[in-house]
Amino acid sequence: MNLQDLDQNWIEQFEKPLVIAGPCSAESEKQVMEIAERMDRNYMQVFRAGIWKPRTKPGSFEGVGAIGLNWLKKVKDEFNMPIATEVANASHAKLALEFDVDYLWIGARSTVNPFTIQEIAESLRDTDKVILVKNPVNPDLDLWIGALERLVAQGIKKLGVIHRGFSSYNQSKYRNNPQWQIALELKDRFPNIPILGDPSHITGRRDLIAEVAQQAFNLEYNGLMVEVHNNPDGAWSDSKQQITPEALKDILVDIILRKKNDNSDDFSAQLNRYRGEIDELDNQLLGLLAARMDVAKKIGTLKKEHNVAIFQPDRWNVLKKLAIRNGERMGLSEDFLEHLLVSIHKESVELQNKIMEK
Ligand SMILES: C=C(O[C@@H]1C=C(C(=O)O)C=C[C@H]1O)C(=O)O
Repeated sequence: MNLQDLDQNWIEQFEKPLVIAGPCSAESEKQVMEIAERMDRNYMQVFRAGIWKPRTKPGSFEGVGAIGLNWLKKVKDEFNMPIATEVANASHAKLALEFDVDYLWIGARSTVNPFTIQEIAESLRDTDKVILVKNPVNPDLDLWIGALERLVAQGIKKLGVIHRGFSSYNQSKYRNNPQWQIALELKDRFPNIPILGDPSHITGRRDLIAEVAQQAFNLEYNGLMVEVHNNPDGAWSDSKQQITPEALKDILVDIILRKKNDNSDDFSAQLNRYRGEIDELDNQLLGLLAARMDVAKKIGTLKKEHNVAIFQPDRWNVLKKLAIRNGERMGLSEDFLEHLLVSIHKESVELQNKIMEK
């Protein structure tokens, strides 16, 4: 069995998008039961709670431990609701299986470590539980895929991924930068693997959860994992990103689901017209890029004849600044312009390098 062949029936049983919700951390039996009771089962099908919490610094609340599994089990029995928790090592995984946890997820801090993943995968060998793998903390798609491959190699067939965003040193409005393109590349390569968005961890703040949840569905995600709490401000961990079960329901009621396509003549005709325009513009763009590279090659030849260095930081910085200013005036984003120019410059330098080698 390999990743491409996984059959993903497990998610198709849900008529609506799968929503896994519950507190960041289980705090007491009473808290767990109250949250589960307040969750509308038409919108939130699976109950989650963290039992073992890997925290950035020691000294903060690190989870109630195995005792919390009894509370999850009680939710499962009393509300007839599937349950989910995070496992971060082989003994967590074994305990979760003993308590008949239905969905086990592997956190971002575990996905980064192939040793940890291998150990967890072996302890889950041949399980028919659903295993969900969060993206690694750093934007490394291969680590994410590698974790899935290790699980498949142990005979685990019900797999999914959770996109919780990536750590970044730069401040942004989000706690974890979504870098949607990484999750989309995974979706593109393995369209059969269900993907859930995790707006709680992407945003880190409750006021942005609705917009990120909608973005996930704009990209045709299969569902969400969202943290809900009976008393968000008083939560023992990640309180800023907790919302009440009722607030999550309001968000889910307003979500617009996007379909794969629309077969109406009207839509197809307009789409085809626009796509024709894009094809034409792409041709022009490529022609211009090729012409620009031809000039760079001439500059390379000239530099070679005069023994001048290829990289010219002064020229490059002025050119980049000017182009970003002009591009922004035309409505293009700074981030996009930066990436585009860096990529053009890289190619230009490489072409001149080849000329120097000759
Ligand atoms: C083309 C040149 O060489 C390099 C490539 C540049 C570019 O492609 O615009 C700019 C500066 C140099 O680092 C040049 O010196 O102008």
